[in-house]
Order: sequence, then structure tokens, then C-alpha cells
Amino acid sequence: MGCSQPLRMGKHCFLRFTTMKLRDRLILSIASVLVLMTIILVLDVETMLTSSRSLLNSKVSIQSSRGRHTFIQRHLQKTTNGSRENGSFGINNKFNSNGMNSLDDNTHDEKHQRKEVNRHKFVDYDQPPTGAPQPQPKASPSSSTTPSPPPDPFTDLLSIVVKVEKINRRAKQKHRHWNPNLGELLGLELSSDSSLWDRFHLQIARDWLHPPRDKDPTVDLLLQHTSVQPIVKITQKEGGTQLKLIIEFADGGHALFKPMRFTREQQTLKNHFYFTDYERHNAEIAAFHLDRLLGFRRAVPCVGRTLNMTRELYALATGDLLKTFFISPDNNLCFHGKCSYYCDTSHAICGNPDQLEGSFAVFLPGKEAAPRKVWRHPWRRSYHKRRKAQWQVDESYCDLVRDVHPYSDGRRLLDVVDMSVLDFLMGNMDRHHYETFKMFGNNSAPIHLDHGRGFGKPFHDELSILAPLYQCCVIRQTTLKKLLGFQQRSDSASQSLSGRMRQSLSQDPISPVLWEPHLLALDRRLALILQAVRLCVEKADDPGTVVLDDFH
Ligand SMILES: Nc1ncnc2c1ncn2[C@@H]1O[C@H](COP(=O)(O)OP(=O)(O)OP(=O)(O)O)[C@@H](O)[C@H]1O
Ligand SMILES: [Mn+2]
Repeated sequence: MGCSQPLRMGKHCFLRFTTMKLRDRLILSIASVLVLMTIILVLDVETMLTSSRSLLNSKVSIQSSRGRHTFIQRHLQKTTNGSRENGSFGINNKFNSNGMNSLDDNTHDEKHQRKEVNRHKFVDYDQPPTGAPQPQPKASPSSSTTPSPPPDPFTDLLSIVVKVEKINRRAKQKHRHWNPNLGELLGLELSSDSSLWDRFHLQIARDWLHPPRDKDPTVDLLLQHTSVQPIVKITQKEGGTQLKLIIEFADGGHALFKPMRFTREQQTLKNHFYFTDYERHNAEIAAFHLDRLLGFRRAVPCVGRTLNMTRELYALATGDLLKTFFISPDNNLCFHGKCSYYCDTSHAICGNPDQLEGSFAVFLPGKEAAPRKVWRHPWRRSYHKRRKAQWQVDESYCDLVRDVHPYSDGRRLLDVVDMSVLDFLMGNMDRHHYETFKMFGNNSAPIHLDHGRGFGKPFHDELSILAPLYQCCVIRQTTLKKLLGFQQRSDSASQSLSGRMRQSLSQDPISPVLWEPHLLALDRRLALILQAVRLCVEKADDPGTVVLDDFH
């Protein structure tokens, strides 16, 4: 019965009325709480996204460069897949799933690794010297268990390469390419009893430091020779930031020695800049193999060798260098030499107890016989902890470079792009200068030297190294063709870029030269380079302005 009649409006009815009001109020309050919570949630997610974005921007130092921005934007929009989870494509993945904002994919891995380091703290006999960064054991193999879709074959780029090749074939037939070597220019001929050193030096040509491997065995023989030749003299190399020795062999040959400091698993310290990063002897060796696989053949041949420090270094050291040798508390023979970075007792290079691994880069011909010219790299970084280089803030920086000799015509801009491809694959940010042989004139290939700071961050892809490529949007047709060849075979364990590198490096005396994650990074970065080229082609009116055949 209702309370509609005023007469019946007694106490009972009033109570029912109050009860109903209370229920309504309760429902109302719950509803408003729900609405409020929804608003808060929406606001929170939005704030998180905004701050993540700005953090992402600062962390990966996204420059105002439109090319790079577009490049990164594209990656952010890509749906992720297994093979990309370790790379910068992984930004998307992390960003979405965890609300995290780092380009560095090692966050997870390093956490995992740090745990591992602690766990193995008392069984790790391979500790670096005191005060040095701690080694990090292998990353979790979880990424390899993620099923990955077949790799993008980039057939669009392949058809452009074929077209460019066809168009230029006739022009190429008319054009006689001049590629003299030092022997020809110096009027010196090789004879059957010429040493391997002379063979290497006199065959250095305008286009490359060494001829193709299948055409001439000199480099392989010389590396093998360098790894066993008796050492008769050592001197510290003047200049440069970190310790290196000039080694003289019994047969009169020379090599530049860079010592091992840390184990293969050691990554660049998170708070170190590229210019304070320790040099890695194995990076020098790996860079030579990578450069050769890419078909550049512009890197100085380099091989690993384990020295007996007592007999092969200490016994030969003299003067100031000798004074830096000592026996560590752990009874290992150590020395530190003199240089501007890391040449003191707390950064000493120590044997185990006197066995020391190092890289041996065969010496180029003397400067008297074949003088070299040193060029400032147009995409040089600032080498200052707070400053940026112009190319990092100027979106049309390439236009400036294109106006300047020797980038305004000839091969050099394409060489700089080749260098950026090589450096991006190995994560080398330390390309401040490069050298050429004066004798070949300005239209000669640059020499790829100094790769000790490559292969430091296997879980991070430093896209800015590709700036010459995505800011100028040009690439040599032969380079692109080579890269596409590796990409087409990227799901083959032996024929992918990582597979070919693994195979090539297995021939070195200090194999395994690289920690496995560095090899896997190569395949991931290869796809990123091709993606950058694709974006350039999409932006261009004519793909023939991006993919260039300069007859090299
Ligand atoms: N194989 C070589 N043959 C002859 N000269 C070499 C060789 N390797 C390096 N050099 C010379 O030594 C210089 C220093 O070598 P490298 O760049 O590897 O050492 P670095 O300590 O990293 O130098 P920097 O700190 O100046 O970058 C090079 O610029 C080059 O001129
Ligand atoms: Mn250097």
C-alpha cells in the first residue's frame, strides 16, 4: 500500500520515505564516486602518456630534425613483433605494456643481469681491475623464445636497386673508372718475394684499403702472420686518449695494439658518454670483419692475439712505459702507460696472471711514403657533456653539407653515409674525424679507423648515428644492394648478417670475438637502416635521387 494519502502519513510511512531517500542517496553517491574515479583514471593515463612522451624525447635525444623525427614516429607507430622487441621498435612495446619510456631495452635485461651478477658474485673469477665497471653476464634468452614473423624482405627497395642498376649500366660502360693503387702511383711493383706488408701497402687503392678477399689472399695471410710474429719492440703511441702501443715485429712490420680491459659481456656504462667510454679491443677486430662483409673494405685489417706480458711486453718496455708496470695485490702483472684517459693505477691493464689479450691493427704505410689528410667529420658530435652539435638541432643541416667541398660533388657524401651505416650497425658514436690518402686526391675512399668504442650497447639502437642517411636521404646503390642481400637471408642462421659475422669472426685467434647479443643486434639494426631508406624513398619524388649509383 502506498503513502499517497495524506491521512495515512504517519510515522511508518515517513520512515519508508526516509529509507527510500537513503537508498537513492547511496546509489547517487556510488554513481558519483564511479564518475570521479573514471575522470581521475583518464587524467592519470593522459599525464603518464605525456610525461612518458617527453621523457622519451629527452632520453633518446630526439633532435628537431624532421627526418629523424619522422623516422622515429614511424617506429613508434609500428606494431611490434618478436624480432623488434629488442630494438628501438621495442619502444612501442614497453611504452604500451609497462608505461615505460626508455629506448634502452636493456632496462629489463640489466635488472635481470644485476641479479645474476649478485648471485655469482663469489664465483666470478674474471673481475676487471679495481674501480672498473663490473661485468654483466648474459642476457635472458627469453627474446629468442618469442616467435617472430618472417622478416620484411623490402622488395620495394630491391626493385629500385634493380632499376637504378639498369639505368646506369650503359653510362657505366662508357665511364672508365680510375682506381689506381699506391704501388702504381709510387712506381713500385710487387715481386714474388715481396713481404706481406709490402703487398698490403702497395695494393691500397683509391676505392679501398684491400682488394676483394676472393681476388687476393694478402689480408688473411697478413692477419695470420701478425698473430704469431715475434715482437721485438714496443712503444707507446703518442696522442690519442687511451693507451695503445706500437708493436714492431721481427720482420720489420708494425701493428697498433689495443689491450683488453674487460670481458666481452661488459657494456658501455649507462652514465658514460661516447667520449668517456672505454675502448674495446674486440670492437676493433669485429669492425674490420663487419666492414669487409659489407663490401666496403675500408677498415684497417685487425686481428686478436694473446700476449705473454712478461716476455712480450714487460721485457721490451723501456723508459716511462716500463715505470708503469707493477704486480697487483692479486699477483697479476699490470701496467697503465701514459695517456689522457684511464692511464693510472686504478685503471691499469692487467694480465691473468701475465696473459693479455689485445687487438693488432696492421699499420698503414708510413706518412712519409703515403701522407694522409685528416678531415673533420661533418656529423661529428660535440664531445661536450652539455652541448649539442649543429646537425642535432638543424633539420636542414644536410643542405649546408651538400654545399661544401668535398661533399658537394663526387663520392664523399655517399662515403659518409656508408660510414654511418657501418657505425650504426656497431653502435659507434665516436666518428669525429676520418682520413684519406693525399695521393689519391679528394675523390678517394675514406679510411675506416678507430672503432674501439663500437659494440658497447647491444640492447640499444642509437638512431642518431644514421643522421647522414636520414638527413640527406641518399645511399650508394651497391651498399643498399648488399644490405638487402643480408636482409633477404635474415632468417637463415648462417647467411644472415649475424650468421656471416659469427662465421667470419670464428677465424680469429681470440674467438668468440663478440658477445652474442651484439651479433643479434646486427640483424635488428639492418632492418632499421632499410626502414630509414624506405622512408626517404617514400618522401622523394624520384627514388633515383635517393639510391645513387656513383660507379663505385
Ligand atoms: N693501423 C694504423 N696504422 C697507422 N696509423 C694508425 C693506425 N690506427 C690508428 N692510427 C693512427 O693513430 C691515431 C689514433 O688511433 P685511434 O684513433 O685508433 O686511437 P684513439 O686513442 O681512439 O684516438 P683518439 O682518441 O684521437 O680518437 C689515428 O687517428 C691514426 O692516425
Ligand atoms: Mn678514438
